[in-house]
Amino acid sequence: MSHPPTGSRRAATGGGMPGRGLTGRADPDVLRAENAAAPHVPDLWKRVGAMFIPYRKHIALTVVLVLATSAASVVPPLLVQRIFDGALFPTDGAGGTAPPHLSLLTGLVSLMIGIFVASAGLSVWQTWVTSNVGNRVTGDLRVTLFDKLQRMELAFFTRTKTGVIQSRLQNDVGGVAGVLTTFVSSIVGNTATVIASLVAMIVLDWRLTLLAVVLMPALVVAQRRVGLVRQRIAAKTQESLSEMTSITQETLSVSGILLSKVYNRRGFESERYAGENRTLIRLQIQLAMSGQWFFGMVTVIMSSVPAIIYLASGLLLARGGEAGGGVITAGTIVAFTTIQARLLFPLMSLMRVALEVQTSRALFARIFEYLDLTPAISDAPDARDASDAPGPVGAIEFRDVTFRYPDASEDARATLDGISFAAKPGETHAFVGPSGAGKTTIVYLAARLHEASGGSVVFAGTDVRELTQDSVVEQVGVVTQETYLFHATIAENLRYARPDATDEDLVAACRAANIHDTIESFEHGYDTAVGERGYRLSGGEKQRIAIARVLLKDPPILLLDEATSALDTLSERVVQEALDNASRGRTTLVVAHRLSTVVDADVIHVVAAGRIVESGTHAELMALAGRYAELAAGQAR
Ligand SMILES: Nc1ncnc2c1ncn2[C@@H]1O[C@H](COP(=O)(O)OP(=O)(O)OP(=O)(O)O)[C@@H](O)[C@H]1O
Repeated sequence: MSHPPTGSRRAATGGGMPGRGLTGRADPDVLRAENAAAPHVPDLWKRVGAMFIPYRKHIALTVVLVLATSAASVVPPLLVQRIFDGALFPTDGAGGTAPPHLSLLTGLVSLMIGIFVASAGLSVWQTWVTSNVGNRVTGDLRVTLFDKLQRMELAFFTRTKTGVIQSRLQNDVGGVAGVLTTFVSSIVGNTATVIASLVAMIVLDWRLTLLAVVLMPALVVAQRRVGLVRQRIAAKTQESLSEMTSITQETLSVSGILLSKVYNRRGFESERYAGENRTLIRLQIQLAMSGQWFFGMVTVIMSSVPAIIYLASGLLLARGGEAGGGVITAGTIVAFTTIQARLLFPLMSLMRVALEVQTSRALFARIFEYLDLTPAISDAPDARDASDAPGPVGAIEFRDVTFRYPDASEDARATLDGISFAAKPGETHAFVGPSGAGKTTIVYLAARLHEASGGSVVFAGTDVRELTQDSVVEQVGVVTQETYLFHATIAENLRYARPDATDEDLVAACRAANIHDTIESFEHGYDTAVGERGYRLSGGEKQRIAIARVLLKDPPILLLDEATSALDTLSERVVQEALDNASRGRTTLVVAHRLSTVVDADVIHVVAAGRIVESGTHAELMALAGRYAELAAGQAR
């Protein structure tokens, strides 16, 4: 799957999950995605390997421990041969059987038990090291992905379902955790045991060894095929898990449950969930079953080998026992079949690990696909700090700015077209006009939350593309249309703007935003938990807390998007006063529907269909008797 610069098509379509849209109709894009295999990521295993580089010392220790444990595991069967042939049933030199050699027997048995104890100790140590490495690598991956997602531009989040993003972090990273934790030790350990066992078998009798391994190449080929099938099922399973997370996240959030309740759609939502759940169950059963026949076949073959060995040994003994090889003794046969039986477990484990690794390719591919997304907005290599820009702090200018949302259709008109204005430090510029005209978009462009498609946004005399994003945002305070509060206390929400703010700072900001008395009237005051997304508070209270939060940040530039829309007339006046005070000495860009709130603005811009059609003071625009006067007349009625 190819990915466009700002994210995959799947991300753009909200995950492209198998399933149905909200209407219950099958989405063709979704169905196409259901049949798609995991995205192709070049050098995937090299990149997975690179994640282990910081832990190379631990890996080296793991390898040593695993090799020691594996080597120790093949010694006991070799001792068995010595016990049988040298201690239990020694020959007397004349071809007869001598009495058991008790001192040798005691020595060998003690050695055997000692090896078991040492192996157990080594194995505990090795588990500790590997689980440390595996979990840390998984943790690093999770944090890197989280950090990457935070760097993505706003538009990425508006076009991708939150649940889909969450699912990559939780289900996909969680899904590879097992492989990352066990694969070094499993591969090294089992490979070492297999090799050691094979060497021991060859030492015992090469002819029997040949017989025992003759079917191995066929098994390896079969295993690869099973792996590919599992990879495809795993990719679909992750897609389905992702859809499940999306449904949960959408439906069981405060807004989602409210919507579902007021439209009486509980049954529909449950069916949507149950439908996806059926898909998931089907895929999980398919995944669990894929390879079972293969492993069944391997078990039959490997379990039959001892019987075949007895048969072959019998045939060789019947032919004189020495043809082309050494003497086959009872001890040799017992030791050989013991080692061969011990070969079964590591060999099966190795095949299972190989299969898991192959399956996990689909998950790694999904993770790397997100890690490889390129944020549409990022710092230029030589980007400067906004505070070092040559122009005055707080100056904002739009020079012939055009903008089109990335997912807007090609033939649609540009969202913004030829926007130009210059706000000097301390000035208030208001944007008014019909809904959907592009006012909010202008304000977001000023903070570089979107990137201009044409023209330039100039910040302190410098094109924002030449400044670091962090330093631009540092100088800007934004109050958005919809207030977002974390599920935390009021004080914690306020301190998000300035973690080191004192209690007095909080009170001062809240007084200025006309919310202090309301907060004080709550039983727990500033320690009141606001509930999920602030649902514990009324719309007006939330908005005033958002204003207090931005006042606490105290930035030179304020961007207000209908900041007073949820307030009653009295509060609006008091908050307006607070905002007027707050915007004194700061550049303020304000989006307003009610013209009464912006009559005092230095410049009012009337925006219509993505263009500024009139600009001037209230008096000038009224005198013009154009669009503004029309809007004013409409609101006066
Ligand atoms: N993320 C987005 N992707 C695509 N189109 C968008 C996106 N956000 C907004 N738009 C579109 O861009 C246009 C301008 O939106 P904007 O929110 O700037 O309008 P507005 O003037 O602030 O409207 P309102 O007064 O109703 O808030 C609208 O037609 C809207 O549908």
